[in-house]
This record gives sequence, structure tokens and C-alpha cells, in this order.
Amino acid sequence: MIYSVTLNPSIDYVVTLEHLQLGLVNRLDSALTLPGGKGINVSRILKALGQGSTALGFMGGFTGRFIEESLQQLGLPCAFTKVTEPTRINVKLRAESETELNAAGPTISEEEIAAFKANLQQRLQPGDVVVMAGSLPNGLPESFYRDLIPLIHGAKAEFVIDTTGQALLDTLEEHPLVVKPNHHELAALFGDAEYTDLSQVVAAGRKLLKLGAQHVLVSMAGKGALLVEADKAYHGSAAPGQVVNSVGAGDSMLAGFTGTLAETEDPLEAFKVGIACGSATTYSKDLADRAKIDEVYRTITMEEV
Ligand SMILES: Nc1ncnc2c1ncn2[C@@H]1O[C@H](COP(=O)(O)OP(=O)(O)O)[C@@H](O)[C@H]1O
Ligand SMILES: O=P(O)(O)OC[C@H]1O[C@](O)(COP(=O)(O)O)[C@@H](O)[C@@H]1O
Repeated sequence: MIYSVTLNPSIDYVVTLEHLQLGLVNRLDSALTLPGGKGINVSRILKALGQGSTALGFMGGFTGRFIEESLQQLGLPCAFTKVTEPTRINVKLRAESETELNAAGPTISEEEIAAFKANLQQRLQPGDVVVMAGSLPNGLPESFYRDLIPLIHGAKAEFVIDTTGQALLDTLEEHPLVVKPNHHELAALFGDAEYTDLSQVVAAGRKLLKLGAQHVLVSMAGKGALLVEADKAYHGSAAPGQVVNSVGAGDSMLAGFTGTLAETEDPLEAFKVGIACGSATTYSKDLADRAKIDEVYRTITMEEV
């Protein structure tokens, strides 16, 4: 079983307008209200791929109820830990450029943290994969993901992590199955300026392998993605399409890669499906559906770099 962990889920309020004028009243062309948060997005894409998963994390208030109802309608199993404060709303502005306003989220109490850990512990079985993704809400220490690893390994399960900075570095010696920074996050991780060349991205990706990651994917938005292995590296991308909404593209890629790797143990095939999911979401209003993923999959090109 794959478990997605979204400690700080969100309603994603995706609004579209032609020109954003700061300091004035703006009228929207369209508005979409979606269940969001990185782990939840991973579970939704796994579902589209026909793979089961259960979504875990913290959920509270009217916003949390909306997310849970939406996931129920999608037939997505979830077992969230209830919290007193409401789950956040993140605003995704699509105008001349994409702007994201991500809220800090609720404050989680000690009791709620204990309830979450107990829930995870009693579910995990050997061979399970726990995908931990996204920011931490208030009340959780920076080390929270790192602190969950003994619990996961104690159950003979593995973990995948999508977070940034020191919180990511701190987990590497515990051998995450997959890490997927984007190229900006990767450069920041090592205190480097933006990478201008693929060889720099590959070199930084190899550092993550050396530090302990089992599989390293680096996403580069419209420039595709890299799969970095100890002695080889591959660049892959989908045929260009109309970019509709790139929110969740990274989560989609992580879901496609992790789900396919768990099923086939073939990193190259997993990479191809990951790219298909990422780009298919970018070419869709909401996260991609199976038809779009299959269509984009057929356009993928990969080369060794
Ligand atoms: N504009 C785009 N056109 C085509 N594919 C895209 C585009 N943006 C993202 N993707 C695909 O989705 C993947 C993840 O997107 P990216 O924006 O890099 O992740 P993140 O959201 O984590 O920053 C990319 O590696 C790429 O394969
Ligand atoms: O937990 P964070 O880092 O604030 O991110 C949460 C946001 O990221 C998303 O999961 C989208 O992530 P990606 O675009 O990186 O795939 C949104 O659904 C959500 O609003």
C-alpha cells in the first residue's frame, strides 16, 4: 500500500484573469475550488493511474470537510487526523504569470500530533511506501519528517520525500526511495546560484545519491526532467502543449514515478510515466486524468546526457 502524508493540506482556489492590477478591484474570468496539498495530489494521480493509496494527514474545519467530501466523491480512501483549527486555503493566480499565495495553515496540538503518529503506526505493513510531501503547519517541529522515519522503518516500510532545504537534507542518510527537488530547490539546497547547464544539475543530483537517496528525479518545469543515477543520467520531456495550470505538476510527476517504480521496479519506465503525469497536469485545468496522461506518454522523448 502507498500512503500519502499531507501534513498541511489546502483548498486550492485557482483563479484566472487576463491582467492582474494590484491595488484595484479585479474581476475573475474563472474560479476553480480544488482539494489540494502535495500528498493529496499524489494520491489523486495514483488513482488516475489505477493504483490504490490512502491519504493521511491533518484536516480541520469547513475547509477540511470540503476536501474530505471531494476526495470521497473521487473514490479516494483517506484517514485524516482531525484537528481543531481549519485547514488552509491557497490562492493560485493565473494572470500574465502564475502567482501562488500559500497560507501557513492551522496550528497542530501535541494531542493531534500523537493521534496522527498512532494512526500511521497502526496502519503500516512491511513493503508499504509512505510519500511525505509539502510544508509543515504551525506546531510541528522542522524535524517532523525526519522524526517519522524510525516509525516507518520500524514497520519495514519505505519513504519518499518531497520537501526542501535542511528538512530534506536531514532525511537523506535514511535512504529515501525517491527525492524530487525542482532545479531551483536543488541549487538552493547546496547554496549554489541557478544552474545554467544540465551537467551542473546532474552533478548536484549525484550529491543527493551520495548522501543516501535511492532515486533522484529533478524536475525543470517546461524544460522537462532529469533522472540521475550513479553512472548515468537521462533527460526526458513531453511534446509541448498548451500550458493551462501547472499547480500540482511536481506532485503528479512524483506520483507517476513512485507508483510505477513500486509496481515495476523499472526506474526508466517510472521516469517516463512521471514526466507524462507532470506534463499532462500542466496541460489540464485540474490534475490530469488517465486519458490525458496516456496521450502525453506517447509523446515523451528521453536521451542519456
Ligand atoms: N510548462 C510545462 N510544459 C510541459 N511540461 C511541464 C511544464 N511544467 C511542468 N511540466 C512537467 O511537470 C514536471 C514537474 O513540474 P515542475 O514545475 O518542475 O515541478 P514543481 O511543481 O515541483 O516545481 C516537469 O519536470 C515537467 O515534466
Ligand atoms: O505545502 P506547500 O509547500 O505549501 O504546497 C502546497 C501547494 O502545493 C500543491 O500541492 C501543488 O504543488 P506542486 O505544484 O509543487 O506540485 C498545491 O496543491 C498546494 O496548494
